[in-house]
Amino acid sequence: METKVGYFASLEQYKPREALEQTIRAENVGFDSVWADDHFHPWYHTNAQSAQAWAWMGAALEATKKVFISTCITCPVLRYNPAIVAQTFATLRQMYPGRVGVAVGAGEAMNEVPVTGEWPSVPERQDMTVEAIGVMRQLWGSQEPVTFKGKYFTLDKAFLYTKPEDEVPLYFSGMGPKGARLAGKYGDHLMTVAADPSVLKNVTIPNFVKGAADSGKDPAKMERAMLIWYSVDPDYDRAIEGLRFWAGCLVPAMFKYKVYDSKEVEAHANIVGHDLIKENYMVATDADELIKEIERFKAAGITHFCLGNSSPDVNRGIDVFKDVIPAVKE
Ligand SMILES: C[C@H](OP(=O)(O)OC[C@@H](O)[C@@H](O)[C@@H](O)CN1c2cc(O)ccc2Cc2c1[nH]c(=O)[nH]c2=O)C(=O)N[C@@H](CCC(=O)N[C@@H](CCC(=O)O)C(=O)O)C(=O)O
Ligand SMILES: CCCCCC(=O)CC
Repeated sequence: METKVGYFASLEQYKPREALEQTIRAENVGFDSVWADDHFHPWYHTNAQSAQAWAWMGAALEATKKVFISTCITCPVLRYNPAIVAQTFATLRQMYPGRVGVAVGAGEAMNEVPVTGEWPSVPERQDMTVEAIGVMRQLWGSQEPVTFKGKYFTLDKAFLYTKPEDEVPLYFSGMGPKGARLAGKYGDHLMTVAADPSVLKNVTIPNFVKGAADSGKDPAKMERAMLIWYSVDPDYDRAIEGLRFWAGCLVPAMFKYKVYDSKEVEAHANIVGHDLIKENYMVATDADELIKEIERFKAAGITHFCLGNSSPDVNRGIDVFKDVIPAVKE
């Protein structure tokens, strides 16, 4: 499968118009795809943003010509109703054929708790996500009104009047082994977050492949997409510090406990050391170093990269891909 190189235009880190300018630049540089985080509260507090992803996607699709654009990722089970997620992405894909995707996953406390007060366990949210996908697919696929009474969601003669020519490609996020298996079983493609390449190769991807086999799909035709942040700068230490905004994602407590106040996330992020940032994200002084980093994950089986630009000079972090993209697609 050909390697695809995507740009993660962060709506938590940049103002929506800045993310739009980055998107236009990324398309001109040759990125295959653009991905937007779908958040209510951000992973950092100081100078953070948190624009609504679907509103932004409409503007981004209109401002670009051909690049594929998806969320990364939308949680369709608590603050959003899955029928409305289905309607939104069907609308966008009808307007921009072939260019729209949606990635789904079991959610994060910082997006769901502030506006619903609810935070079920991981297994329950995974179960809800599977049912939500069923709701979305029924609405996308049905030529008749749909009535459905599930454990979590209900449809009563619900019909989507605005549909695309073809179904919206659905990336399913699996970070743990069970999540990856569900991604194979219920998603069109895997979405995951950067981990040790040996974990991706020996745990995440094999579980994804098993899940695809469970539902009779050919895993060779399914992408393995991964979000990873990078920072490029001639000054290596400055490049590392550029990634501070995302250091909270490296603190396991953020996933285990119900943390939803961005100031609290930031307090954890600020005590993460440079070693941990270097080990988990891509830090580079030039294109060659970035190419080497990407190759490590290609060797582990990743086929689609969603690259979050946290470089001190954002435009440098995009333009360097004029050299990186042709090299990693070879
Ligand atoms: C927590 C793991 O669950 P998993 O289903 O694998 O992954 C969850 C993620 O997909 C979501 O949190 C997702 O919403 C995060 N996310 C995101 C994900 C991604 O791949 C790329 C980009 C993004 C950006 C983004 C996200 N979310 C948003 O809302 N918005 C965004 O923009 C996991 O580890 N699962 C394990 C099982 C863990 C488990 O069950 N643990 C037990 C407790 C165990 C203990 O106490 O030690 C429990 O909680 O009961 C698995 O194997 O699946
Ligand atoms: C390990 C981090 C996963 C969550 C990423 C996220 O929500 C930021 C876009």
